[in-house]
Parts: sequence; C-alpha cells; structure tokens
Amino acid sequence: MKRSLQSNNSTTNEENEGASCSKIGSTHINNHLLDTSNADCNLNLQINFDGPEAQTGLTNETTLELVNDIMDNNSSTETETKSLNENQKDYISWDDLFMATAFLMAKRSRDPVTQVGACIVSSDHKIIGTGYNEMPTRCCDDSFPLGKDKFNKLNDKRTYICHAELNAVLNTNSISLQNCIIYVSLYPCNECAKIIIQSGIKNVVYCKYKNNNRRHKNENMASHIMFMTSNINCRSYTPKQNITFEFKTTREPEKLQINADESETQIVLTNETTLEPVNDIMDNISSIESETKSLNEYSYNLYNLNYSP
Ligand SMILES: Nc1ccn([C@H]2C[C@H](O)[C@@H](COP(=O)(O)O)O2)c(=O)n1
Repeated sequence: MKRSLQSNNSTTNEENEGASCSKIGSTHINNHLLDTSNADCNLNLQINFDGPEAQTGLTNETTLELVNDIMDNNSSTETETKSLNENQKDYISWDDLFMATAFLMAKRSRDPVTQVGACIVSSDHKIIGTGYNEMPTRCCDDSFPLGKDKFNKLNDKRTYICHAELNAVLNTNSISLQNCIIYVSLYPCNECAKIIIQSGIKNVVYCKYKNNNRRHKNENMASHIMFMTSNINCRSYTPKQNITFEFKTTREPEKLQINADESETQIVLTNETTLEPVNDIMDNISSIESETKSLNEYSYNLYNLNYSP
C-alpha cells in the first residue's frame, strides 16, 4: 500500500469557529465525480493498493503470512515492524484521517444532491461510530422521494431521511459518547445539534465551504447558539496537508480522490471493479476458515483421545 502526500500551506485548525454551513456541489453519478465546488477545505485523498512492492509490504497475499509470523512470535516480524516504522514518517494527522473517513462514508449516500458523512471518535482516537445521510433501514427502496416538495411533505426527502450525524450516533451500539468528537462533512443542522449535545459529544469538527447558501439559515444559527450554550467546542476543519490515497487493484485502478484547492474540492471515484482483491480476501478468508476447521478437528480428536476409555 502506498500513500503519497503533498505538502500544503494550510493553517492550524485549532481555532474555535462559529456557525457556518456548507453545500456539497453538483454530483455526476455516472462518472462518479462529486464536485464540491466552493469548498474551503483542501483534501486530496488517494489510496494505493499496488501489490507486494507496496510501501508497507502488507498486501492481501501477504496477510496470512504476517499473521502466522505474529502467531509464531517470529523475531523477523519485529525487525520488519521496526523498519516499517522508520519508513513511515508521512503518516496523516488525526483530523485528516477522521474527516477523510467522514468523506468516505458520505460516498454511501444515495441523496442525489448532498452526500454527508460523519465519524465519531473517542478522546483516545478510536473510531466508535460512522454514518451518512440515508433513508431509515428498510425504507431504502425507490418508493421514497429523493427530491424536495415544499407543497407536499409526504413527497419530500427531508420528511424521511436520517442525517449522517444521527446515524453515526445510533451506529455506536450504546457505547458512551461522553467527551467524544464528531467529524462531519457538513455543518450540523439544529436537529443534529440537539442529538449531538444530548449524546454527550463535546467536540464538533465540520467541513466549511465558501459561498455556501446555507450559511445564514436560521436552523444553523440555532445549532451555533445551542453549541455555544452547551459548551460544545465547534470548529471548522482545515487539512494539515494535501493527502492522496489511491485505490489500485492488480488489474485496473480504482481511485478515490478528495481533491481540493483554494476554490474547489473534488471527489473522483472511478468505477473500475475491485473484484480481484475482493477475491483475494475471500480466498484468504476461506483458507483461514479451512485452517481453523482442521485445527478444530484436531482439537476434537485430541479431546477424544484424552477422554476415551
Ligand atoms: N448536517 C447535515 C445536513 C444535511 N444532511 C443531509 C440531509 C439531506 O439528505 C441532505 C441535504 O439535502 P439538500 O437540502 O442539500 O437537498 O443532507 C445531513 O445528513 N447532515
């Protein structure tokens, strides 16, 4: 796996910012191009999975071997890990990682206009919940509207759709969210602000866009007021560096790019198949399964041996 990083002049993102909101721009579903124009953020995401020559040396093919090495407590693994750490100086910041995760989650959304992703993280940097805007479970068929209708609420997506933040909170399986951070690819609306506050989350990091037409919406102002009053630390996200991950298969590359400069953010996802690596993983799983099976059979035989009269 190879990760390429480009440095960027971005500033620190520790400042606490006021209410703002954003609009992810036009989406071209067919060529998988999501143009998030007018974005302030500067994130370029590209992940390379390019075989054994990859930088980390951990590929689908080598996964099993590595696991076996670890199980054997093989000292060569220690050496490998050491050199791996020495090489790996360009690791990404927590902020970049979690906001990128939120952006990735957004890619699951079927909303044709705005795809939103959220990622909840504990104070010790563990991801404990993710979500994206989607229809409620089992309401995802085509009979639900994906557009707006100001005259008929029943024909308006907003009546049904669950926001990314709500899903992220609900997807945490009752783990306490006290003092957690939520990363959202859009400024939380008033309903989500209430959910965030009530869940115990104490920090909000959102992606801020230029010239968005939501900035002055009253409900976002309400979020701001509630966050301020409830002592929720809410700040906009500024990437520390341009990050490029590229998904590559042995056959054709699949690219996910969140590509931003001063004026625009782009997410480019090419539609080439990932069948080969998926198959590799399935092969690995089945070989692990068969190994486990034979191990179980072995234990069973041992058991029978030990306890047979
Ligand atoms: N903080 C937010 C704000 C909005 N969403 C979702 C709700 C809708 O699916 C979409 C907005 O649609 P638009 O008004 O742009 O047609 O974004 C969310 O999940 N979280």
